[in-house]
Amino acid sequence: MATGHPNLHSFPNSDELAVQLRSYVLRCQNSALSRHGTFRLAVSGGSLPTVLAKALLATSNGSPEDTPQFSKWHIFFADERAVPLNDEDSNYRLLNDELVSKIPTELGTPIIHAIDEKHIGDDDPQELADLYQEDLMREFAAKDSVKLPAFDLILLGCGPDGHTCSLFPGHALLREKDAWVAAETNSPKPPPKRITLTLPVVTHAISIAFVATGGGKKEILKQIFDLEEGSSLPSALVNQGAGDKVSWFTDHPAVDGVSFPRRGSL
Ligand SMILES: O=C1O[C@H](COP(=O)(O)O)[C@@H](O)[C@H](O)[C@H]1O
Repeated sequence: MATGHPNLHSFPNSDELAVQLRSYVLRCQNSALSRHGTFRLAVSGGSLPTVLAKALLATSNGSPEDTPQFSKWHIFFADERAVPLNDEDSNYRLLNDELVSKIPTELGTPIIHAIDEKHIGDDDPQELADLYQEDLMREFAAKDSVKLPAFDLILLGCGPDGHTCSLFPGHALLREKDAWVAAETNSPKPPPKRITLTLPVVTHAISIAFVATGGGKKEILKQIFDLEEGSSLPSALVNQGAGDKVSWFTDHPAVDGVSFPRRGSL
């Protein structure tokens, strides 16, 4: 059962957002490393990797707290498209182009958990989802020994229709209770075949952050934070399921006119 309300952080521009996103991610990293020696996170595609790269590739102030220890990171994908890893629609490729390929050698190399390319051509992406779930099980223990994997951090985007991961409004996948990773065969946003973490996995994470910027997100954010109007939207379901574990990093244009239950301090 979720406690509290999501936290909102709103900044004048993406540069200032990136500074605070960096501190937040590194606080999650440092806390995870002190708990279990690795930092296990899931990242989204879309607009997220660009701002994440701006945050993490910035110059450190030299303190251990402000230093990404990438060699201890395991990066999974909150969702992925069933396309080759070098396809321009691939979230793996996007993250690699924006961030991973630009990490200075001295900061180490993260382990990236990509989908199995052998199954991208399958008519049904179910096998792709099952194999990705097995990868999670290797990292987080078998599904019959833990009910859900506990990511240290999940970084999410929010589409203009309120989707997050590849969980789209009104879709039956939103009711999935058992699987950790699910297949989507008919996404309303191309490409149609995808895999996605399920809602129980997302809300079970220790920390969850949305990054949403630009005036194009304003109308959907109004709905998401209006407890009646948008309460069944996927991003709103994350808010409801995870409460104060959720932080929203936005810029001012994205939240113009949005009333949030709680404005957080960093
Ligand atoms: O299709 C997708 O879209 C969402 C939202 O993207 P954004 O560009 O509006 O930030 C993204 O979070 C997801 O990973 C991606 O597959």
